[in-house]
Amino acid sequence: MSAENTENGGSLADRISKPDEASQPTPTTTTTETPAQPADDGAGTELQGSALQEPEYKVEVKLSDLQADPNNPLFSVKSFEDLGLDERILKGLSTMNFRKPSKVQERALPLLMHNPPKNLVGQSQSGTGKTAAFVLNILSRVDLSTEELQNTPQALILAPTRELARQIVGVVQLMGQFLDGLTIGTAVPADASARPTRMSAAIVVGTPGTVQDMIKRRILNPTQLKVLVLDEADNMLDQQGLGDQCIRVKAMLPRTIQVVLFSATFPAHVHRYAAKFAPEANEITLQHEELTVEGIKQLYMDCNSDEEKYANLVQLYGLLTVGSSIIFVKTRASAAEIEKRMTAEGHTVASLTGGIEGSRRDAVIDAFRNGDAKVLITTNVLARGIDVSTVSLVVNYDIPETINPSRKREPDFQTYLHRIGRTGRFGRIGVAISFVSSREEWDMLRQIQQHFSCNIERIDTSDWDEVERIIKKTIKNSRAQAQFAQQQ
Ligand SMILES: Nc1ncnc2c1ncn2[C@@H]1O[C@H](COP(=O)(O)OP(=O)(O)OP(=O)(O)O)[C@@H](O)[C@H]1O
Repeated sequence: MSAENTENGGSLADRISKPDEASQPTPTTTTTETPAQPADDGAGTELQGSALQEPEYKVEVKLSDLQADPNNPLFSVKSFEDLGLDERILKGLSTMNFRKPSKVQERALPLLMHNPPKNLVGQSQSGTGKTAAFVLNILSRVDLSTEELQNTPQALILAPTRELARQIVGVVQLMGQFLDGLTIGTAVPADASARPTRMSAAIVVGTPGTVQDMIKRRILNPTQLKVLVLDEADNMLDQQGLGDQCIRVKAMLPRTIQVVLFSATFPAHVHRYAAKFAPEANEITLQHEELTVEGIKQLYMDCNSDEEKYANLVQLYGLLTVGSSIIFVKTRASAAEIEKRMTAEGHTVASLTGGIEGSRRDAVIDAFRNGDAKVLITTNVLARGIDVSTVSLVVNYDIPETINPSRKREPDFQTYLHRIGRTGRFGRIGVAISFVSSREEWDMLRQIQQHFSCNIERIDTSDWDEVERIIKKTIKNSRAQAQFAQQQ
């Protein structure tokens, strides 16, 4: 397989998870003068919110800021009101059905909102509400008191893909929907025909290359920026292309900017680097054994060949459509091939990979969010951050792997965790099934299991009725769904 079409995560040299960059930036600016609809952007749908219960997990906080005194009542907040947030932001949260802060929000928000601002490196499991943490900090720091300020970039959020950047824009829109004059700009690669325009928004969310390009062309003024957030920070800093772009962007920003790094994973070597990128940061960290999400049932299936992988996927189709599901494959080519083959056999599936033009990608992810497409075949491009609450099943058609410095294949632990984290979001239950078709893949899965001290159970494919029973039971007996049902 050529490196040309792989989209694995991790260090750049051996893979091409193309950062989402093209030559022309597309800044789009939206205002939220009128309340936004809780739409298809992954945030604030009726089903979510505090109706769901968070799994139990510990959050360790390391403070470099002596002022952030653990005895201070704001060190950890039990309610959004305790933070002294603007009434209009509280109203936004309540419209989104966010009744109380999640564990990471409880810890991170006081540190983030503390004055004078301090940097933060924040880690917590996938689907535990990191986005709201950094968005709330930004909303409470932007000054929208004059028209000029409303049109001047004051906060910048960088994300590795256009899908994630657009999703974050949706969260900002919803959370800030009652803030008069709030303007939000999206800086992601444009389709070839689009003309670059000036970014005049208070909050800018974009991918690093496009933002870098816009600052260089002087169509994004960085001088008034107060907050810089890197979402999926380990991934952004660890990949040569993205990492370089992030560094170049940061070098063009005011020196006093508050730097906020968030991710579910921070492998040791990136953590060291992150500490340099966000000097003297407060830290919220987790051990890797603590990173798996309790609500995700992890299974694997033995497949004797690639053809059997495909046959198993087709067998699973009925289950894939119980909720929504994401099938992760290694290459763009295999995503396209599986889509073509399944479609020809009468199944409804969609695919989204880095090779597709931006507007088409937007249409596919939007269709997936609103349920028009229920089965999405993709590469690692969607492994991180994507928050679609209906995803009940994730399939690792190929085990995520990386090439180590001695050019050997090895499991990509971080990507495994991020991929399976597309389900089981915020206390929901989900199923992750990994297909194993070789001794090497089996060995990699075993290492993943050891690394996270988790249990990945074998599922016997000789009896499909039984397979169906087990998976349906897990999906349907979800604690979250049961709780939701109780509240109806
Ligand atoms: N305090 C809260 N109350 C209710 N729902 C919440 C709260 N915080 C976050 N959520 C919801 O939980 C879901 C997951 O949040 P989010 O996408 O921010 O997770 P994350 O930690 O960034 O995950 P990932 O590591 O996968 O990027 C979202 O649908 C969000 O709307």
